Amino acid sequence: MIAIDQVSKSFVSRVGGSVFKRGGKRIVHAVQGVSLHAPNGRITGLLGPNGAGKTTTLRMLGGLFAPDAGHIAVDGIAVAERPRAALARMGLLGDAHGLYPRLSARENIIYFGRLQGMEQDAANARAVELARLLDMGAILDRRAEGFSQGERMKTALARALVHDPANIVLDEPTNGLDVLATRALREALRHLKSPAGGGKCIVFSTHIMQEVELLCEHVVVVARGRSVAEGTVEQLLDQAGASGFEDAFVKLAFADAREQEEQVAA
Ligand SMILES: Nc1ncnc2c1ncn2[C@@H]1O[C@H](COP(=O)(O)OP(=O)(O)OP(=O)(O)O)[C@@H](O)[C@H]1O
Repeated sequence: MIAIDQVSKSFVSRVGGSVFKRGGKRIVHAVQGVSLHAPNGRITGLLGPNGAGKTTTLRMLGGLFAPDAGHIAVDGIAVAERPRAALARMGLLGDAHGLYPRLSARENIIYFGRLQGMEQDAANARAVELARLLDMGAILDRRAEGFSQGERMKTALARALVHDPANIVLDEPTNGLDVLATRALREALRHLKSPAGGGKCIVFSTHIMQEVELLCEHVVVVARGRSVAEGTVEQLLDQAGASGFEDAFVKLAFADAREQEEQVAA
């Protein structure tokens, strides 16, 4: 179970300047009040346009940096206070897959398992089990060097799942995947959240509405660093008064921007 409560994060970003002259500084409010509650046995979508703050939120969830405000807990463990314990309960698939190119897929998976404190045999058995689930038998003993995008994603996902975490967090996992690889990933995630797959808590971030419609039972819409709406796809359609999800998403995610434009025009 993952609980993100009213987190915010700003960055200091350099603007302007040149080789000879230092530029100024600007504060970027990347996240300014995102909340998300993801129970076990459910796929929860974090849906937002480019730059909405999804990756920043998930990086805080993964303990990469602390939020300026707000609170994040994984199975009741506060990430800020006990990051290692919280991380041990999570499998994170970030935007950079960072595999070791000289290691085979199996070795990449086992290495990660060892880092999580697993015995060699247990990690190997798990690598074999995950290779079956993710249909990666043909690449298990190939070096990661030269892997296609889909092969890299599968290996990185298997690596994230090696210690059988109760919580799975995926940041835009279908980026660069073809239709078959995307379908295979969807199937694997549906299995993992089912009782037979362990009833995992899955958080899935994307800017693609169709993915959310096909996969997520609950969706949190983020825009300009804030959670602006949440519910099932049907509830979001109702809330936006729209008949299609694309219209609903545009209405919900860009409502403030439209109001501001209307105020400026008036
Ligand atoms: N380290 C940083 N320094 C300065 N600004 C940052 C930093 N990280 C993120 N931002 C800014 O914060 C905002 C949110 O970025 P973030 O990557 O979280 O969005 P996102 O929803 O994941 O977008 P996308 O779908 O395009 O990946 C953006 O405006 C981004 O430029």
